[in-house]
Amino acid sequence: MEMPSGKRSKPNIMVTGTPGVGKSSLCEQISEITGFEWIQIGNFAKENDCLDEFDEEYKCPVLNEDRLIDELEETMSGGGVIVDYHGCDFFPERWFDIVFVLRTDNTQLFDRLRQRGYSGKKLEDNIQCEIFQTILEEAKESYAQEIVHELQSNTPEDMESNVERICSWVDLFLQNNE
Ligand SMILES: Nc1ncnc2c1ncn2[C@@H]1O[C@H](COP(=O)(O)OP(=O)(O)OP(=O)(O)O)[C@@H](O)[C@H]1O
Repeated sequence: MEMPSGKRSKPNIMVTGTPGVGKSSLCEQISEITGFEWIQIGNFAKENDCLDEFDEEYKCPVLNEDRLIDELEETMSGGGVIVDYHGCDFFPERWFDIVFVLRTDNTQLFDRLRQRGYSGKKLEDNIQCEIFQTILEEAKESYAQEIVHELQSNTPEDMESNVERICSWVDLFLQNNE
């Protein structure tokens, strides 16, 4: 049976968005402040043998989603987890109490990804993904509208206010579930 959200004493948080919008930078800070476990899905998949064949077009390995979900289930059921990934539609809906979608202006995202060494199709596809707000739509289709929040992530000030906002929400959740 599905566990209704809100039954966990500590919440699980999804932080998603196009590569380069600042998920990891944000999650690292939230994890430090809250003490919650931060799981970068890419790394977790590598460490827990949840990768399948290599995608030649995108030059990256493909996630074995079913295995990943099995591997994560126990951790997620304990609550207090921050999941960081550039996609969100294949996770069980019941895992998350709140979903944050980070957004960055195209020109800024372009510069960040270029700095990271992205070029050609990989760079273009990621910029398009942000222009078409693909991940935001994915989040809205996969989770209840009221738990999906779009956050701007253009400047260090945005980052600071996002950290504050998420940590305040966590405090409130913890108070309400004592
Ligand atoms: N709000 C922000 N203002 C200014 N710079 C930012 C902001 N957020 C992130 N950055 C910078 O953008 C770059 C990408 O950030 P980060 O690695 O956190 O993105 P990401 O979304 O986790 O990417 P990926 O999905 O590929 O892991 C870093 O150099 C980071 O310092």
